[in-house]
Amino acid sequence: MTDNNNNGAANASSGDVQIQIPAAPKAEGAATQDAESGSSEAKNWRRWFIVAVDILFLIVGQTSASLLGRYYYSQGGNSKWMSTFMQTAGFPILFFGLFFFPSKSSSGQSDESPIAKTALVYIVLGLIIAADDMMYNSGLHYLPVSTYSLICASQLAFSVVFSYVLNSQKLSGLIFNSVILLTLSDLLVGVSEEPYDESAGVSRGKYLLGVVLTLGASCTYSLILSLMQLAFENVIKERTYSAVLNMQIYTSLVATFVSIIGLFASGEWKSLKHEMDMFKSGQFSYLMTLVWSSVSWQMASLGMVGLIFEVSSLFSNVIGTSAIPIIPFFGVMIFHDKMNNGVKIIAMLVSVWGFVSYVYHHYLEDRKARKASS
Ligand SMILES: Nc1nc2[nH]cnc2c(=O)[nH]1
Repeated sequence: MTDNNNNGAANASSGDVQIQIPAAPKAEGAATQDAESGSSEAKNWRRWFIVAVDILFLIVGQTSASLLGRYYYSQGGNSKWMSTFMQTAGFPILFFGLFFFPSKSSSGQSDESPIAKTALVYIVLGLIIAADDMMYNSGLHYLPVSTYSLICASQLAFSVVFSYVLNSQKLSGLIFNSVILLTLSDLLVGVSEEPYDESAGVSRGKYLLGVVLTLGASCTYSLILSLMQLAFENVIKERTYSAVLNMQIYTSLVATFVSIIGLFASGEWKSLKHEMDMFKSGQFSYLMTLVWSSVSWQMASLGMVGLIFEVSSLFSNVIGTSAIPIIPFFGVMIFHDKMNNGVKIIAMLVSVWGFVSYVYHHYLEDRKARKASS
């Protein structure tokens, strides 16, 4: 699988799995240099396997996190900063991952990352992630789900622009086809949701604020993905999977710190005890919702960062976006939402079409690169 200039290759050594990406941006098809070695087929399969696991993590994590977030609000949860906190606070569980994928940077090889620059990358990205999470949660707070989903559909368009400008992403007809279909499918999700309930009591000012924040979150999220790809290519020199874990751990650490400051500075922390006591399904359910929501967000983010590392920021966003139409189906089952004349099914089918179009683009690129290297 190749995507633009960030071509990864799985490298199996002494039983563990390492993902390799070239230190500097290379032309399309550079990953196939690996194919020159005898074990290229095995490496290729191994890499496909890791990409598949990342996709699974992103889809399962994103779907469960979204549903748990909705459950939190439906049961009486009301804190925007708590929602923001949950999106990153589960990062300590990723330290277990470092046992399986340890950093190899003490070998004295030339692939050691410059510590100061790497730390700066983690801090800057962590701050932007905190801002994005806050805008993302505020949007959901102020807007009806339908309007929110419609605005979130702009995310992929932002991603095309950022990945073209920052990551020199090559844009093919199939990619445009995929982006248009996935955006259309998200728009269909938006129109299939319940229309705005005037009685919800959100003022016009807050409604407009919600629109601006949601648009800001869509733009910022796409920027984060492209900046991460840029950082992997230019600053983080480590070529093992621990680079993915470290990126996720340290950016989450910074973002969690910011959300704790937000919780205290906004005074929202004072209402948390009351929120827990008044949670409709009980205190234990409240704690479990927070815990599993945090775990789900970590799972989703790990898949998201893994896909950026192994393929590209645009690919990562395409996978995340193509999974959005799955969420309303669970909404029908769990929250007894309406099916709305099959619009949700059409959204799902359009999304699958968009996804297949993108994967087919990769298949063609991969084949072209293999031919060129043989
Ligand atoms: N803006 C935005 N923020 C996120 N944080 C986690 N997922 C998302 C997403 O899809 N969009």
